Amino acid sequence: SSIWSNVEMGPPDAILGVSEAFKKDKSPNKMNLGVGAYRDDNGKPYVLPSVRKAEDIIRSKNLDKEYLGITGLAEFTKASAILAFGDNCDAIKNKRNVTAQGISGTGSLRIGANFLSKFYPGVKEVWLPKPSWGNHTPIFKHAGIEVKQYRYYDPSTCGFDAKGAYEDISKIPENSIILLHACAHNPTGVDPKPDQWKELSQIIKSRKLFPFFDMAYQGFASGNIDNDAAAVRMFVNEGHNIALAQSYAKNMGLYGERVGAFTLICESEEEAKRCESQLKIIIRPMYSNPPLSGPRIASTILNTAELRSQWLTEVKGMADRIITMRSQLVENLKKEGSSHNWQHITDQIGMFCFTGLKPDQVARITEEFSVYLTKDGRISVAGISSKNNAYLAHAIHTVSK
Ligand SMILES: Cc1ncc(COP(=O)(O)O)c(CN[C@](O)(C(=O)O)[C@@H](O)C(=O)O)c1O
Repeated sequence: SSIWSNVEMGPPDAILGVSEAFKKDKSPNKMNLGVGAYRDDNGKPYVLPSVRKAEDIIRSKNLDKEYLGITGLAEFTKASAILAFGDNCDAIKNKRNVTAQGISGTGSLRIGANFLSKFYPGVKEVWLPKPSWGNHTPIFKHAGIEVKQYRYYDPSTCGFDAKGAYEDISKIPENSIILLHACAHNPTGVDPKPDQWKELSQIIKSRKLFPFFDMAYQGFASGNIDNDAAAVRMFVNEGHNIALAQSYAKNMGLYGERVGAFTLICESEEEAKRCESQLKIIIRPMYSNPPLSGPRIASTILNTAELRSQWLTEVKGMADRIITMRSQLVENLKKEGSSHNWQHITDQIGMFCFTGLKPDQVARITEEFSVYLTKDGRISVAGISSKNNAYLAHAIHTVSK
C-alpha cells in the first residue's frame, strides 16, 4: 500500500467550502453570501483607493526585499497598537504592550494561542461565545488549549443572551481564558451594548479570567474605528491586561495580503520585553518572519495623515453600504408580505447577519434559488447589492413562510 493510504478525504471548510459550491453553480441569479469578503454594489471585490495610493507611494521608494524582523514591520505594529488602543492609552505610552505582526487575524490568534499554551499560568482552557467563528476552535486546539463555550446568542430573539452569558461566565473556573469578539460578532452580528460590556468586564474581573479579544472588523462594523474599539479600550482602562488579535483583511480590504497584529498588554515594560523575547522564539520556527508588502501598505495608510483620513471615509463607506443593504432587505421582506419579525437583520451589525433560517430552509434556498450561505443561516451582507436585494427577499420569504 502507498505511504499515504491511511489519509482520509477531509470535509470541505464550512465557510470556504460554500464559495467552492457557488463557483460550480451555473444559475445567472446565484448569490454568494458565504465568505465574509466585501463586495461593492456591482458584486465585485473592492480594492480601496487609499490602498492603491499607498502602493504607488511604496513603489516610488524602490525599497528592498530584505527579511523583516521576527515581530514584523515596526512602523506597522506601532501604528496598529495605536489604532486599537487609541492615542492616549497609558499602557501604550508606558510601553507595556508587546505588539507583533501576525499573518492576518488567523495568524495573530494562532501565535497568541501558542504563547498562552506555553506560558499562561492559569487554566489552559479558552471559553468561546456560542456560536463563534468556526476557525476559533481548531486554532486553539492545535495550540494545545481546550475549548469550552459560554451562552452568547439567543435564538428566540436573534439577539444577545445577556442573562445566559452573565450566568455562564460567572461559573467559568477562575483563571480560565475567555475569547471576546471586539465588534461585529461572527457569525451572529450581535454585539453587547456598552452597559452590557461593563457588566461583562466586572464578571470577568471577579472570575480573574484572561480576556483574549479578536478584533477583525475595527471600523467595518459601525463605520467608526473608535466606536468599534470601545470594548477593547474600556477593558484596558478597567485594568484588564488583555491579549488582542487584529486583522486588516476587511477594514482595509487586504484579505490576501494577510495583514494582522497580535498584542499582549503586560504589567510593565520589563515584562513586555521578556514576553516579546519568548513570542519571537515561538514565531521563528513557525514561519520565521512575516510578509512584507501588506504591512507596508497598512503602515503607509496609518502613518500618512491624508491617506489615513481617506481610508476612514472608505471604511465608513463599506460599513454604510452594508447597513443600507440590511434595511433594504427588511423593507423587501415586508413587501413580500412576510409575517415574520425581521428586526434582527437591522439590529445586528458588521459583515454578517444571522437570519434565523433553519438548516432545511438553508438547503432549500440554495437548491431552489442558488443563494449560497453557511448551514447555520449566516449571510455575509456584503454579498447583497441593490440589484439582487429583492431577489434575496423573495427567496427568504419563500423558504420561511
Ligand atoms: C472573527 C474573525 N476573526 C478572525 C478572522 C480571520 O480573518 P483573517 O485571517 O483573514 O484576517 C475572521 C474572518 N472570517 C471570515 O470573514 C468568515 O467568517 O467568513 C473569513 O475570512 C474566514 O476566513 O472564514 C473572523 O471573522
